[in-house]
Order: sequence, then structure tokens, then C-alpha cells
Amino acid sequence: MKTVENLDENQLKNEFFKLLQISLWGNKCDLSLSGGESSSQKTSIINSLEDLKPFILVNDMEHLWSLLSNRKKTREKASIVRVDIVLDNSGFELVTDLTLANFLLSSKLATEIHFYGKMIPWFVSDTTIHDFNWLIEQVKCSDHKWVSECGVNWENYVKTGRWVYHDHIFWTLPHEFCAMSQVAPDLYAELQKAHLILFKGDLNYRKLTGDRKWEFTVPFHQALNGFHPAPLCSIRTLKAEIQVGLQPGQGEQLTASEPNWLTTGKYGIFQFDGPL
Ligand SMILES: O=P(O)(O)OC[C@H]1O[C@](O)(CO)[C@@H](O)[C@@H]1O
Repeated sequence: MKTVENLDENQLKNEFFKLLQISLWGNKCDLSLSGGESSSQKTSIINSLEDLKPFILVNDMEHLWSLLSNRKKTREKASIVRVDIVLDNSGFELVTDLTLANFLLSSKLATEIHFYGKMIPWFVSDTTIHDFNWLIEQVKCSDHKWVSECGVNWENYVKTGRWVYHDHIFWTLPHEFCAMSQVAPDLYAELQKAHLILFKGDLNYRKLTGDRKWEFTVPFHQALNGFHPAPLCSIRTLKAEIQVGLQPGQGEQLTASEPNWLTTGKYGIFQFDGPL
């Protein structure tokens, strides 16, 4: 079996894309969508990735790869590459996010990951520090050798500061993100230190775009309304009636064939904004 260190450039890119997609579809598992019913993941997402590809409406994964792989090639040995992840649901989605974070470090596409959770849940399954620590502990205690090894590594990442968890009240205040630099300048300044910020989930997308009824073709950059702390990407399955950055006619076609396409969680996006 090949380890990450032995993968060639193409294989590494493939693995990166797989883990990104797993993290995207992990966002389907959300207690608010299932009315509080448990929505555990019973089949392996890995085997479904090809079948799910047509449901990715905006796919900027190539931008994420260019940004991180170029930085890896050009950076000085001791320099930091920081990826920040604004978390969404705990449970299965958090497992997929931590697995992605683990890969970013082991592939050396990043050297530090900063996570942001919520001080109190906004929706039922939102991640708090308790969920983050609990999950690492559970993974560590697994009776599966490789899984528990992962948990030991994750705990170690936290201890050594390669994984950093941040709390901030802003995430549960009723502000859209374009107000962050005014309302929470300390948090905005923290995000500015990232080379890439990944915003997980639907709620973060609503706040990124100000929860407005934008035309489907409005550019993402415009809908962000001045919120540009660092290059950023929304990784989200669609659960609320808002979507920007589509091709002309794409939204209308979907509405005609599937009236509920915006809210079922069936479709997903990787939507990037920033210089490359
Ligand atoms: O957990 P996520 O992906 O942020 O989803 C939260 C979303 O779920 C919903 O409650 C719909 O189920 C939306 O109103 C909300 O935007």
C-alpha cells in the first residue's frame, strides 16, 4: 500500500480531490435536514464519488489544488502554509473535515490547520469545542489499529499546535460575514493570516452571501460584498434558497426539472473566490 509520501503529483491531486468531495458530501449529514432523526452514514461515500460528480454545480477544486500545490513548490522550507476551516456539523461531517485536515498536513499541502467552531449550536448539530475534543478521543479509543493511530496523531497535532481550534461569539451573532471586519475585527484579522479558508456548509454560505435573493448568475465575488480576508472556498450542499455564480440558464433549467433543487441537499458546490 502506498503512503502519502510515495504518491506522485497526479496521485496526490486525485487523493486531494477525493477528500474534498468526501467533505462536501459529508455536509448532507445534518440533523436539521433529517428533522432530528439520526442520519448516520451507512454506505461508503468513497464508492459513490463518481456517481455524485454530476451533482456538483460549481466545481472550483482545480483552483484549490493550484493554490496549495504552487505554494508547496515555491515555499521556503520552514515557512508556514495555513488552511483555516470554518466548521459546520459535528458527527459524520466533522469526521470528513478532520480527515481532510489530516491529509493536508500529511501531504504537506499545508503546515497548520485552524478550525473555527461555534460557542453554542446555531442549528442542532453544529460543532462546538466539546464535539471536536470528543471526536478525537473516540477515534483514539477505536479498537481498529489504524483508526486509533489517527486519533493519536490528531491529539498530537492539537498538542503541538499544528491543529488550532478557535472559538468566537461572532459565528452565532446575527451578522452576515461582510460585517465581520467592523463587528469582529480580531476574528477578521485572524482569518487574514490564512492562505486559504474553507467554509463548510449551508449556513456559512447564507452568511457569506448575506442571505439575499441574488440572481443565480451574480458572481460569487460580488455577493461576498467586500468580505475577502483571504482566498476562500465554500464547500456546501444546497439546503437554502440561495445560489450565485451559476452559468446563464443553469438555475432556470434546474428549477424547471426539479423544483426543490435548492433545498434538498442533493446538489453541492466548491465555490472559490480570490487571487490564485
Ligand atoms: O448544517 P448546514 O449545512 O449549515 O445547514 C443548515 C441549513 O439547514 C436548514 O435548516 C435546512 O434544513 C437551512 O435552513 C440551513 O441553512
